[in-house]
Amino acid sequence: KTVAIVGCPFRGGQAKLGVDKGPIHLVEAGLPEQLAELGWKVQFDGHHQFEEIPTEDDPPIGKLKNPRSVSRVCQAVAKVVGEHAKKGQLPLTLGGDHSLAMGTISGTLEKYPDACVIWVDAHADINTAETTDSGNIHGMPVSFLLGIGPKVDEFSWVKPVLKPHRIVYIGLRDVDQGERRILREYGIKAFSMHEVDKYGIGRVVEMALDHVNPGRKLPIHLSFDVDALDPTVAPSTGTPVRGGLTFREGHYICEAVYETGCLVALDIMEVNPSLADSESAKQTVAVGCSLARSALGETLL
Ligand SMILES: N[C@@H](CCCCC(O)O)C(=O)O
Ligand SMILES: [Mn+2]
Ligand SMILES: [Mn+2]
Ligand SMILES: [Mn+2]
Repeated sequence: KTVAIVGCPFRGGQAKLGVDKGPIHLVEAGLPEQLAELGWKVQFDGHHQFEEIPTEDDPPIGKLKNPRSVSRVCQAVAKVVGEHAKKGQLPLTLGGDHSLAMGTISGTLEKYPDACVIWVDAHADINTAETTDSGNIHGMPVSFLLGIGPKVDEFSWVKPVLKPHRIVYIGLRDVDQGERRILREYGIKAFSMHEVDKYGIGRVVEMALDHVNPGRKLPIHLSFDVDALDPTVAPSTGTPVRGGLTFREGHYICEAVYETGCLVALDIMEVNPSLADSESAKQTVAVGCSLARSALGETLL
């Protein structure tokens, strides 16, 4: 089986510098070799070069920041991920900020229209053009994929390919008011850190899978934002929130998803190696690599 590494050095979905350096650090930490060690055929075409749209040519649309840049890059990513998926490869997208998931999940759903999404994150990333406060599009990809909220012409290429019952969240602990309304209104299943504490990660993953993939027959797209982990575990990320998943809880999710045999696409997002001292940056990059390995078959015994 081939895993196709898609390096996406992109930071336009948010304001902090450095998250575009995530992919190069993950690859330089040896991720391709580590996956080959696990028995994967690894295809890595090099990091994608997204030419910048200068900010003066990409003024906000309403509250949305860098809209043209985000749209163009996500459209390119959708094409690349879709191509790899159509070749029967498993696309592993390395971010870069989480707005990229508009592209990766569009790509996956083109090949696997009935795929379900497991979204591991401290945040719901489901703000619409109306509900967003920050205007940072990395807080919005899920709303575009569901086709909810006011239409934004720039993003008309994003088809509403995701259905509310086909996404489930694990790790939420920083959800905006508007997002809470949307989750309720659309009946979207979310296991926050409260449920992780209450039931334990094993039960939570089982319930999450039972919700989106009851017969374990549907392909799974796992979109992992490293800020789902506690900041002591993954410190070097743009929107850290205390009270997150332990190292083991994060890895358990990946191991359990791999065990289903349904994984068809994986995103490792929001690693920003320039946000902390080099030790913490290295630690965060190493966690990104180990999460990917766990989701791709690395076991402890
Ligand atoms: N909900 C906040 C924070 C979003 C964090 C994005 C990350 O999860 O990709 C916002 O909309 O700005
Ligand atoms: Mn490629
Ligand atoms: Mn996210
Ligand atoms: Mn997040």
